[in-house]
Amino acid sequence: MSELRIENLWKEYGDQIVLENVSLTVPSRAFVALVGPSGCGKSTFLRMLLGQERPTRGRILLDGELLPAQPGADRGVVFQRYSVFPHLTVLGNVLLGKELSGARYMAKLFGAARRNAIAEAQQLIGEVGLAGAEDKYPAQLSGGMQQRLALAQALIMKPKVMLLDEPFGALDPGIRAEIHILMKRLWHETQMTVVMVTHDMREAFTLASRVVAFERRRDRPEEKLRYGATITKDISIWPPRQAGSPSIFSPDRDGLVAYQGHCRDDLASSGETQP
Ligand SMILES: Nc1ncnc2c1ncn2[C@@H]1O[C@H](COP(=O)(O)OP(=O)(O)OP(=O)(O)O)[C@@H](O)[C@H]1O
Repeated sequence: MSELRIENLWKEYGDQIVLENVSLTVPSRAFVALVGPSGCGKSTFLRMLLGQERPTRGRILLDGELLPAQPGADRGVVFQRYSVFPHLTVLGNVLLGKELSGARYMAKLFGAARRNAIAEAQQLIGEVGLAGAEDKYPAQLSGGMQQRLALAQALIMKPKVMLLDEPFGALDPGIRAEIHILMKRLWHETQMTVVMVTHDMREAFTLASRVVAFERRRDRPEEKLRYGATITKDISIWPPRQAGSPSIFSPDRDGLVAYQGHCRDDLASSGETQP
């Protein structure tokens, strides 16, 4: 289970009210896309879910418990850029979370623990399509490969909730479509709850089970700082999508991934047809 409950959340920076009375329940295995005009507070909201920022008022519960004040392994995050460490290899980046959590003081695992962590990291690297690139550094990878690496880096900690801040925004359309297929497959396989900020409506409706729009209800320039954004639209995609559940959409509408609740692009690449 990994339900997020946001209750009457406010965020102010000095005199500026950024978010105003936001309430939202994100059920387990949902994929929520947050959309809205630039500067309305989407990233601020995501940073509060991560634990990087504290709400001015209101509270956030994860599975009924108040969210810890610090980011933790239960919440993974991928940003548009700079999610991975440039001085670590692909393998080093994916191993890092395990090393930090398994050997808190030296940040290095030894013996069987290290071998197991490496095997797990290598499997994940394969799953995101980076097999063979284990020893490369991020600067030697394309933008799409770096974002695949960032996903693997976050996933190794098996987060309950994955937070994505425009993770694919800097990618070319072709690469973006490929990584959408990967993202959908990972969502179905891991069955995590996802909250993603995006500017791309098409991306929101392709990936999400629900699209939530933030906006200021009153937007007179002279009052801009006095009113925060809140949820103005909340659209559930129909037929409902849920991680791990097959979609009744035809594969060409909802992507091959959702066909049986897991990846079918192996069929696509082999030239076979769907049964
Ligand atoms: N640490 C901070 N201190 C002061 N103001 C901040 C801080 N972080 C964000 N803000 C302000 O909060 C508002 C919302 O910013 P935020 O980045 O959350 O918006 P956004 O909707 O994600 O924008 P975009 O879509 O352009 O990324 C902005 O006016 C910004 O200047």
